[in-house]
Amino acid sequence: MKKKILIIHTGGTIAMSENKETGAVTPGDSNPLSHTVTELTGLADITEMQFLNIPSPHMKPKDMFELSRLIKTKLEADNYDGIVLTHGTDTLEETAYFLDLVLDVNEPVVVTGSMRSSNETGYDGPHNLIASVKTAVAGEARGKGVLVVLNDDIHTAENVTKTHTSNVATFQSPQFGPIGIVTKRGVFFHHHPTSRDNYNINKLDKKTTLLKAYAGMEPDLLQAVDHLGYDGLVIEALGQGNLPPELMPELDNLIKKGVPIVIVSRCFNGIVQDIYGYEGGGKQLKSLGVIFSNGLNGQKARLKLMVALEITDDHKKLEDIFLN
Ligand SMILES: NC(=O)C[C@H](N)C(=O)O
Repeated sequence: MKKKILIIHTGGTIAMSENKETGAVTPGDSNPLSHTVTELTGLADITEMQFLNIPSPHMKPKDMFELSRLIKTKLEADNYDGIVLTHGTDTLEETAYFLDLVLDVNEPVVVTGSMRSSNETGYDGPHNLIASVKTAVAGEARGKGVLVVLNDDIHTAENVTKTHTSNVATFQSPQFGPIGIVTKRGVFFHHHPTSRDNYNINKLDKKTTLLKAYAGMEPDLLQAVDHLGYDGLVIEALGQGNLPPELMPELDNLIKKGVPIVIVSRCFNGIVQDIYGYEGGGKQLKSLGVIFSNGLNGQKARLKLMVALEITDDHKKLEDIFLN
C-alpha cells in the first residue's frame, strides 16, 4: 500500500517566478509544483496544503510554532506516514531546527526548497520535491528527526546550514556531513544522527536575540539588550569561545540580572570550550556564568534558547540543555 504523505507549502523561491522584464523574483498565486505532485502519485498517496505563501525572510518563530502544531495535529488525526514541507531557503534551517526541537514524532518530516524560481532555467524545485517525498516514504527515515533534503543530500536539521547565496549545492552540514543521499534508485542513509533533544512547549513568548562578536565589539550593544528587555542573548563568539575584554562588565551585569547568555562560535565548524585563561577568554566567560553551546550555529542557538526558556530559567538546567 502506498504511504500517505502530506506536502505543506510555506512559500520561498520554490513557489516563486521571475519577471523576465524586471528580473524581480516574487511569490505568485499558482502552484508551480502541481505537475510534479501529479507525477508523485506513483510514489505515494499525496495530499497538499498551503500553510503560508511567504518568502522565508518573512518567517517568524510564531509561524514555526503554529506549523509545529499543525504537523502534530495532522500526524495524529489523519495518520500521515510523513510530512514534506516546502520553504524558502534563507531561513529554512531555522524552521527545520525549530520543528526538530519541538516535534517528538517518529514519522519523517522533510524540509525542502529551491534556489531557482519556477520559470528559471534549471528550476530545482521539482527535483528537490521528488527527492524529499522519496525520503519521506523511506522506512529508514523514521525516527531520525527533521531532515532537510536538497540537491540529493539528506541532512539533519541540527547540522545543516545554508553556505552559498545562490549555488544549488548551498546546503551543507559542516560538522558531520550529510547523513544520506537520494539517487535514481532510492534513498541511502550512511550515518545515524548522534542525538536528538525534544522539548514539549505550549507557547513561545520569550524574546531572545543574537549578536555576532568582532574585533573591538562595543559593550553598549549589551546595554541595549538589557534596555530592550530581552529574556536571553546568544553571542557568536570568537574562535573556541572568546570575547573582547571590554564586554566583560556588561556581560556580568546581564547575567546578574538573570539574562542567560549563550555562546556559540562564529567559526562554522567546531564547538566552544573554556580553553583560554586571558581576559575575555573562555575560562573567564565560564566563571561569569556564560553558557557554552554544543556546536549549534547562532541562529539555531537563538531559537533553542527561546524554546529552553519556556521550560526553565534555572541556570544549571539551561546549561544541561545546551550540552545536548
Ligand atoms: N531560495 C530561496 O528560497 C530564497 C528566498 N529568498 C527565500 O528564502 O524565500
